[in-house]
Order: sequence, then C-alpha cells, then structure tokens
Amino acid sequence: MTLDEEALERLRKRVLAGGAEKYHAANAGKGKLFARERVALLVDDGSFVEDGLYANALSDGLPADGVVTGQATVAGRPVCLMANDSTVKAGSWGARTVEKIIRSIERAYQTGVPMIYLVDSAGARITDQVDLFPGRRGAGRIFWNQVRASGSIPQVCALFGPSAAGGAYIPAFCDVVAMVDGNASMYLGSDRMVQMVTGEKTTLEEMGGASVHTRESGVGHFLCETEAEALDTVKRYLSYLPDNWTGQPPAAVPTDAPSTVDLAALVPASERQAFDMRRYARGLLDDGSFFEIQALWAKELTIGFGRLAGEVVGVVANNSMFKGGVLFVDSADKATRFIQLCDAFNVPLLFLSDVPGFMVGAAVEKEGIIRHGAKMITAVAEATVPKICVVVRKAYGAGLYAMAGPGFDPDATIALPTAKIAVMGAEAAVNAVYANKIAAIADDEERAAFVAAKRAEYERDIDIVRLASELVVDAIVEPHELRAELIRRFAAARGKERHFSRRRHGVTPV
Ligand SMILES: CCC(=O)SCCNC(=O)CCNC(=O)[C@H](O)C(C)(C)COP(=O)(O)OP(=O)(O)OC[C@H]1O[C@@H](n2cnc3c(N)ncnc32)[C@H](O)[C@@H]1OP(=O)(O)O
Repeated sequence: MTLDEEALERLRKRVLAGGAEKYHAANAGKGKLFARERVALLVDDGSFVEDGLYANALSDGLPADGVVTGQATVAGRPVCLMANDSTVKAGSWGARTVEKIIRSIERAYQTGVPMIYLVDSAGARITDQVDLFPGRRGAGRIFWNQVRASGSIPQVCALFGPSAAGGAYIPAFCDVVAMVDGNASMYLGSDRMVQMVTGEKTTLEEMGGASVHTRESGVGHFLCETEAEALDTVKRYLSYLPDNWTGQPPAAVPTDAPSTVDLAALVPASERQAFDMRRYARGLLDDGSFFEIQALWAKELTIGFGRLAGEVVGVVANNSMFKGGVLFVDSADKATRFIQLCDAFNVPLLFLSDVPGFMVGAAVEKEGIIRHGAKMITAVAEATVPKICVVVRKAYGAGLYAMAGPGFDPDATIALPTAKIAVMGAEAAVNAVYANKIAAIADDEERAAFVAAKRAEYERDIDIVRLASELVVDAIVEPHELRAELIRRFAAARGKERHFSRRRHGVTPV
C-alpha cells in the first residue's frame, strides 16, 4: 500500500486522536487528561520522539494499540516513556501494546536512562490473550524487563486511572508510584471479579484506591491531587537521581539551611516528649530540598531525599510523633526498600536516629517482626554507599543496628551531646534486672529511691562521653555544628571503595 502525503497526514491525525469521542468525554468528566497531553506536560517541549505510532494502523479502532511510547528529555535529561491511552479499550494491552512497552524498557535499559510509566490501563486485553499473554514476548516479558532494569535505571510510575490485574505489577516493579486521588487504583481483581470469587462487595476505590495504597498498603508513594501534580512529582523524583547506576546523583546549587529552625530547641530533653524529625531534617538540609517519600504510610519512620551543600543524600529518620518512633513491620519494609534504592543509585545515606527499638508483643510477632527487622538490618549492612548515623536522641536495642550503628560499617557514628545509646532505655533496663528486688521492697519511698539509684547507675554506664572514650561513637557534635560536620564527612566519604561480600547475592530474610 502506498500513501500520498495527504493520506499519511489523515492517518496520522486519526491515530493521534486516540479512541472514540465518548471515552475522551468520559475521561474529561473525571478530570483525566488524554495520554498525549500527559506526555506533553511531562517532557521538554519538542523533545518527544515517538515509536510505534502506526501500530495497528491497518485495523480500525485501536490507534497505536492504546499506548504511546518513545524517548524525550525531562529537564534536559534523556528518558524513555510509555503512556496508556485509556480511550482505546480502556488502555488494555494488545499484542503490539505489549511489544511497544517491552521495547521501551529495553531501550531505557540499554541506553542507561530512566524509564517513566504513565499508567491508566485495564491490564491484559482479555479478548486477544493468546497473542499477548503467554509467549516469550508476552506480557510477562514486561515484568522480566522491569526486574532486570531495577536498580540499573530509575523506574518511576504516575498512575492516573485503573491498573488492573497484571497491569498492577507495572507500578509495583517501579521505584516509586505517584497516584492521583480519586481516579488512580491498583488491584489484582476488579470489584466484579472479587464479588464473583469471594462474595465480597467492594469498590475499586475502597479496595485499591490512591488513599488505600499510599496510607495502608504502601504500594503507592505519593498521593497527588491532580495529574499535573503527579507529573511534577515524577520530575522532582528524577531530579535527585543519576540517569543510571553508574552515574552520580546530580548536584544542585548549594543553599543554606533554613534560618528559622533551631535544631537544639527542637529536641525535647524528656524522652517521653515527641518531636517531629521531619522538621529536624528540614532544618539540617539545604533550604527547601527535603523531598519526602511515602509520607502517609508507616509514619514512625521518615524517608526522603534532600541535599547538603547541593549534594544529594537519602534520609532515614525515626519520628517519635508517630508510635513513639518504634519500628514496626511496615516501617522496616519502608526503610529496606529506600536504603536499597539509595544504594543502587549512589545516594549517600544519612540516618537520624531516635529509636526505642523494634516493637514487641504477640501482634507484631505474628506479623513477622523478626524477619521484617532482619530485612531492614540486611539492607543497612549491604548498603555500601557512604552512610552516617547521627544519634539525635537515642538508639536502643536492635534499633541501633537498623539505623546503621557502629557495627554496620558506617563512615561515622555521630552523637549529639544529649544522645543515648543502649541495649534499652533506663526504665526498661532497671525493670528487667531488678524486678524481683523492686517487688520485695515494701516501703514506697525506699522502693523509689532504689529505682532512682539504679537508673542513675545505668545512665552513668551509657554516658555518651564514656561511649566516645571507648570509640563507640566517632564524634560528639553540638546541634549547631552538625550540618557543617556532615557536609565535611560526606565529602570525605565520596568515592570510597564499594564492595560488601564475595558471593552472587545473599539469601535475604523477607
Ligand atoms: C495479566 C493478566 C491480566 O492483566 S487480566 C486483565 C484483567 N482486567 C480486568 O479484569 C479489567 C476489566 N476492565 C475493567 O474493569 C474496566 O474496563 C476498567 C478498567 C475499570 C475501566 O472501566 P471503564 O473506564 O468504565 O471502561 P469500560 O469498562 O467501559 O471499557 C471500555 C472498553 O474497553 C474494553 N475493555 C475493558 N477492559 C478490557 C480488557 N481487560 N480486555 C479487553 N477489553 C477491555 C470494554 O469492553 C470496552 O470496550 P468497547 O469500547 O465497548 O468495545
């Protein structure tokens, strides 16, 4: 078939318009943009080069087979991308959709550039399953490629609509997922399927909406009000990462820390009083540079990127505002993945410790707190990027190990003058050792005096100067000197030898 210029232009226009008008109207009614508008908002003007525009050009009704793929630049840096077009069979994957997505990931991996997934899809196109589902270049190959690319190139997803069944794994294999509140959802079986299989009556929003995944399951990382916000989040995320695992995170023009935060005043003397470690991190980092990830999930642990004198660091911090900063199953998982992300992309790690330890009790034991904690400690041990542990207030029990304490090959363990490092807090320790003796003292005053004396003895034992004199901590630093100290120490650790163990990979507790 030969085409004259006009016919080609007609065909191109038809394909660029996507699916039926009723689906465009339905999307607009929900505040959803067209896939091509999303791409235009994401990439630098005029930078997009599209592949596979004419997929299915000979069969009517499935323009581009429901996915836009190609290469572009974002903030001047190269990326590969895919964007589901939900006006074409609800963005479901036909054979060519799958091939286009596979080629995109392969190109991103081979050229060492980030892969961006703009997802809005019904998953596998059930009516075409033999062509797209089981074969060597079937849908499974998308995931195989995602797993191969994981930690080699950044993979980031913005989710605008459903990502049903197999489609839900694309976000799951990404480093992070930004979800648009009210429209985005992820689930393995639709509400109709759930009712058929289990009898449960639910909705897509209830089961797999943005709020559920960013607050409860942890599969989503950012809850966004609008599509534009989700796309900005993708751009901001990429601004902290190199193009691939061989590069260094891009430095920015250094700024001062905000002058409004008094770090010393922020930490209450009493361990029983909570303070917001996010404010502490903001006060320590370059002004406006803190970019929190998974802010709504497992809030007892805060993670995110920031900058010190323009250089990127990954922050892992206990937050006593939530559950006293104790580590739970979800917070251990949250930390594990973030530490692996930073280690993969050469982002130095800053641990801000104020941790009473891991949670104890029947409920968390049944949830597997031991293996989740072991997973976090494994990630800390395996991370070979520069890592510095700052004991801001306390590091008790295995919490010290989870926060990159001295045994975990940190480049430095720094303590504030009021910091405490111990196997447990004084109250718990005295109770553990002297419970029988305390119970045997009948007189209230005498009992109180005994407990106070034992606590004082314990506090003397774990005195921070004593720990420094025994080389447990490398430095005791005043809060107002901490930022400058960290800048110097991270600079000194840059470029260090990175090797952990002689083996293919460990057998990780999961
Ligand atoms: C790897 C294994 C897998 O991925 S199995 C995939 C399983 N997927 C599903 O069960 C999702 C089924 N689809 C849905 O639940 C809905 O379509 C969702 C995604 C919620 C979107 O709803 P809504 O925006 O109202 O669209 P709609 O249902 O009116 O559909 C529009 C047109 O698309 C079609 N469609 C939808 N999903 C599929 C699919 N998975 N395979 C084939 N076709 C699909 C609908 O039939 C409809 O087509 P038409 O325009 O009427 O011709």
